[in-house]
Amino acid sequence: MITAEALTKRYGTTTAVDGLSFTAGPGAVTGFLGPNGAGKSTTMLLVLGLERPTAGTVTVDGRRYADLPSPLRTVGAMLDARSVHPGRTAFRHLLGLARTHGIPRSRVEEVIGLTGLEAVAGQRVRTFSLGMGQRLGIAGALLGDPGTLVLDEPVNGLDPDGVLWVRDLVRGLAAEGRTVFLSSHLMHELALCADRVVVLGRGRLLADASVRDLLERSAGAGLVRVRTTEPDVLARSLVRLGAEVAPQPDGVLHVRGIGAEEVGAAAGRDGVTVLELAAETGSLEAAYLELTTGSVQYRAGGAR
Ligand SMILES: Nc1ncnc2c1ncn2[C@@H]1O[C@H](COP(=O)(O)OP(=O)(O)OP(=O)(O)O)[C@@H](O)[C@H]1O
Repeated sequence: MITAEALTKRYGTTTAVDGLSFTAGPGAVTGFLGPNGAGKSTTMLLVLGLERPTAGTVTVDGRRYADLPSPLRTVGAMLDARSVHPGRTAFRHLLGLARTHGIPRSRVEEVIGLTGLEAVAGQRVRTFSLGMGQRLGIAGALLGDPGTLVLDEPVNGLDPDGVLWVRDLVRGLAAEGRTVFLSSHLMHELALCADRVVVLGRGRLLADASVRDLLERSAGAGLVRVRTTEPDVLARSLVRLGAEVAPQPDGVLHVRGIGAEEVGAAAGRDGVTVLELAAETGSLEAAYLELTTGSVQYRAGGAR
């Protein structure tokens, strides 16, 4: 479990992380989301004791990283998959890590199996594709069989198979009761594997919510679209029922304030033929964009 309290990190005049408080709990995948430069990587470095907070605290299972008796067995991390020595084989790399942490060789073989690297374990890392490098990074994170995993952009640059693999893996790790804390700058990536999302913008917490709550909050949520033979008749009935109705140029009515079933029932009472009826669920992408508008540091067209 990761707990950040009023966590702050400044680099000169840049505040990379600004009074951030959140919890990533066991048995769940917590997505850590934010535009480029939002402070995600810095937060992860702080969790892992690789940077010191300017103010506030962050702990794993209640202890600061520096105070963990056996860090690799408590929290495994993949920050930069390319940080492995290119001249080493995958097996040697993992074995070296294991030896310095008192982890047996049998566990190295186990994580190689878990990450599907058997066929390439004897190859030098410089020959690895991006996807194989990511698998190796995750193998390193799993080495100490830790209760908490911190993965920085683990699906970045992966092909669809690789993305699916990471998704299944993190869901499986959470199902085993582990805390999985995983960053991304793409909402749709997280939508499929995260239970909760912590959204960051310019170092500050923008949202800490379940994926479902975010969906309900999004712009499209609660909108019912209906197309009928007689939009004017139905619109009048719906307004009488307390709905907000916005006729569209193509004859479709956008209805808010009542559900699709009530809209259908009203059309039935009016004897109006329904040609199309759909309740929009909203999209995470829309919710995310709403949250991060104003906190995007860089956009196409230059820095803001
Ligand atoms: N060592 C450093 N020295 C100075 N500024 C830094 C340093 N590390 C990060 N920053 C700045 O802190 C801010 C947050 O950066 P960070 O890398 O944590 O963001 P991020 O959300 O991980 O972004 P990305 O998705 O691009 O990796 C940025 O403005 C960045 O330029």
